[in-house]
Order: sequence, then structure tokens, then C-alpha cells
Amino acid sequence: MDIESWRKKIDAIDLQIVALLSDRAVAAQAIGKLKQATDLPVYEPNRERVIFEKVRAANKGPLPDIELVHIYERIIDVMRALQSDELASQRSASAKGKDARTGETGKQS
Ligand SMILES: C=C(O[C@@H]1C=C(C(=O)O)C=C[C@H]1O)C(=O)O
Repeated sequence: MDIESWRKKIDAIDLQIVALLSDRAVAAQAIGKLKQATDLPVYEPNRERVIFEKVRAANKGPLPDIELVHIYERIIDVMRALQSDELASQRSASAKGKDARTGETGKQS
């Protein structure tokens, strides 16, 4: 294959990666909401260790394990921030009596 063909392949793969990362973010957000309801912490280091192990075990190359784990560390950082933002916005909305998603007060006018 020539460079253009490989680049088209990368573009198609990137679309899949973005869709999968979005799905992962939706799952992390859902977990964040459940954590808020049960007062569990956002950061769960044991769970993260399990994920890094699974990623290493699934790796067939050519990326070295350490690089793949670095990518995952970054992904998980972002997922944690998403959960924290979600929690922060829910807390501030509930303090103001507003719906966290829509910002509506729920009062009839
Ligand atoms: C999604 C969770 O919250 C955090 C984010 C994780 C992730 O993105 O995989 C894993 C553990 C937690 O630090 C979870 O607890 O499962």
C-alpha cells in the first residue's frame, strides 16, 4: 500500500477510536453518577491496576506494554476528570436547586 492508502486506513481507525472513547466516556459518566449516589470516591486505584494488567495481557504488539499503559493512564485521567466535572456540576446544581444537565430549576413559571 502507498502512503495515501495507509493514511486513509488511519483516518478510518481514528473514527473508530473516537467512537469507542466516547462510549467509554459515557460508561465512566454513568459510573460517576452511581458513585455520587453511593458516596464512593472517583479515584479507584485498585480498579485502575486491574485495567493496566488487562491492557498488558491483551497487547500483541507492536506497541511496547509501557507505551500502551501510558496511553491508558492518560485516557483514565480524562475519564476521572469527566467524573469529577460531572460530580462538581451535579453538586453545584443541586445546591442551586437546578437540574445538572439542563440547568432548569424545575419550578413552574
Ligand atoms: C470508571 C471508574 O472511575 C475511575 C476511572 C476509571 C476508568 O476510566 O477506567 C477506573 C477507575 C476509577 O479511578 C471506575 O471506578 O470504574
